[in-house]
Amino acid sequence: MGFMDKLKNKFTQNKETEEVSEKYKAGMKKSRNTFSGKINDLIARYRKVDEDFFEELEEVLISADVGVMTVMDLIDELKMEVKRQNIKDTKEVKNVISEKLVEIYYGDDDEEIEAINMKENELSVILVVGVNGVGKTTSIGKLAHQLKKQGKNVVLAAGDTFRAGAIEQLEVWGERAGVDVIKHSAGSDPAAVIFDGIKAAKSREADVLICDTAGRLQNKVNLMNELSKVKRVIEREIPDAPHEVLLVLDATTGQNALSQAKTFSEATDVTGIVLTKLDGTAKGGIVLAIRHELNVPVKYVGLGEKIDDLQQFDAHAFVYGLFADMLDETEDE
Ligand SMILES: Nc1nc2c(ncn2[C@@H]2O[C@H](COP(=O)(O)OP(=O)(O)OP(=O)(O)O)[C@@H](O)[C@H]2O)c(=O)[nH]1
Repeated sequence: MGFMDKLKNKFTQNKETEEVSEKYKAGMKKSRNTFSGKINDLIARYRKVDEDFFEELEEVLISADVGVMTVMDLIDELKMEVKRQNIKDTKEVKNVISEKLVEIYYGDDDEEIEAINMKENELSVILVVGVNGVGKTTSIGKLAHQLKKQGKNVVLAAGDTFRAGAIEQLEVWGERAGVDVIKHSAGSDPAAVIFDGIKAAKSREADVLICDTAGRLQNKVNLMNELSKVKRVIEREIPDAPHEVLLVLDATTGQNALSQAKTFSEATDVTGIVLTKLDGTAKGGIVLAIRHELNVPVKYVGLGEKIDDLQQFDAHAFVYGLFADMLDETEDE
């Protein structure tokens, strides 16, 4: 059985996996249309797998924002695999491409890297960082909703005291998700808000505290100072916290997201990425570039604006979302 059939089996196994794959399929429609279209076109024009075919494939991948370094590695892997399997016909190459996309995502790591780090029966603290407008507040709301649905008691801390309206916006999401929001007035010290958040979460015996922060990227020194102060406060209260530092990036900003990730990684230890607005771009390959070039796993992806449009990232579901049309060409989309 080819890799694409295996993927299809995996995501049509039961209601739960089907629901996941439907979310990915819907959210990645733009990427899929562009990507599948280009790959199919390539396969129609080149019947034989040769150097020219690989060169054009390279361009298709780069235009999907996969990232130059990642594409180079991917093409090398593909060439080796094609040789090993003695593949001559370009039609057979689809399977190899989809398989290698998953493999290049995981690298040497096991396939559990997307799981969020959570304490059992103890308070877990998640620090959320990222520049303004990337979908930080929205993602915190979605995440709170998701964790609450899993039966967790969630508290939010409105640590973005800098941007006008940020506190109120978080409160709106807190209400939607049905979780409490700890806040101070605008302009106050974010570290003090987070401190109160921890106190409140502890006294309410909460399972998770999600902390919003201000995303001032204009001045890296300020950003570093603020984030390290917030982290110090958290560590003082709970020695092994924060358990996750999630950086929110906007997929529609393409390679700019990569440079933001580099800056934040220098300012703090980012443990995972929340990649928003994947539904709004045709260049979903940015997921692979982030993972491969920064060596930080993508833990969640935003696939729409609604409260349940945040999905735990799953590289198999992602590749399935990219290739779904090619798996079943007769399927009515
Ligand atoms: N289509 C789509 N839109 C999203 C997604 N995530 C967030 N958005 C939208 O992006 C816009 C910005 O989101 P916010 O949450 O306000 O951005 P923010 O990062 O919190 O902004 P700051 O509070 O300034 O940091 C909103 O209109 C959201 O609805 C997503 O996954 N898909």
